[in-house]
Amino acid sequence: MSTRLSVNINKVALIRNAREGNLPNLQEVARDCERFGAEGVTVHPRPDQRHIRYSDIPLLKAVNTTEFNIEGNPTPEFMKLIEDNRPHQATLVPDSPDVLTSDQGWDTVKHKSFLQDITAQLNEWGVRVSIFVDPVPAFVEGAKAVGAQRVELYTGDYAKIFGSGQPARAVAPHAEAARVAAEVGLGLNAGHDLNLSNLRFYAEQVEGLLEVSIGHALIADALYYGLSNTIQMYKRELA
Ligand SMILES: CC(=O)[C@@H](O)[C@H](O)COP(=O)(O)O
Ligand SMILES: NCC(=O)COP(=O)(O)O
Repeated sequence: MSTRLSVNINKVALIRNAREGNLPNLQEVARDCERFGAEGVTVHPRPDQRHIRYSDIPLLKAVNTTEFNIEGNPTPEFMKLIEDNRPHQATLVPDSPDVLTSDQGWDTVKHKSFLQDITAQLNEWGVRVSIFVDPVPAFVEGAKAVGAQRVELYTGDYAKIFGSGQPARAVAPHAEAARVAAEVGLGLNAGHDLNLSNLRFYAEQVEGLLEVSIGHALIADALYYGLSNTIQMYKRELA
């Protein structure tokens, strides 16, 4: 089973927002990411709409031919966005509005009742639910308990520890969390700060990885290698 690459286009939207107008055209970039081999498009509309705007979502949905994954904290505004646009997957992330970037996953034990209600509503709308968690077995089990179909393991700490030259220590908790996910029957996604240096090792060591969503490093790499070439480079790391 190969791991799907979902390209997160937040940073393309950040460049677009730096000026009036529509350059780069987000719809075109999303369509081209798929044409270049992406097996999904991911966006994370934040409340301040610093990059992805709520108005982008229906336009991106209209051109999506692979999988559309919308990430975010399940606020009423987020839930309305999901109800109106019905992406394939909603990834629930516990970010506060002012956070620079996502930096932790859910405590699915402490927030069981809330996540249970949100998950049930999303499933009722036909949307697969993935819950963003740190690689902690209890939080993986908690995601199953709230009725989610998948977990997305937060790989920020993995990237930091890998980058400090300790790959085995970096990946160990993720390999264990993946085993727990398989045991309880949860699908497994992963993301945050994955890049061309740390991706292959992660995918080789973490069993049953269905999807990685990658944005920041991939878009930065595309400045040097071009978007088409870069997407192919990332897919080769997953082959
Ligand atoms: C949830 C996660 O780790 C990322 O998907 C997040 O979308 C990154 O958000 P920024 O692009 O705003 O840093
Ligand atoms: N869920 C992770 C994601 O979509 C992209 O994270 P990053 O590669 O921008 O750090």
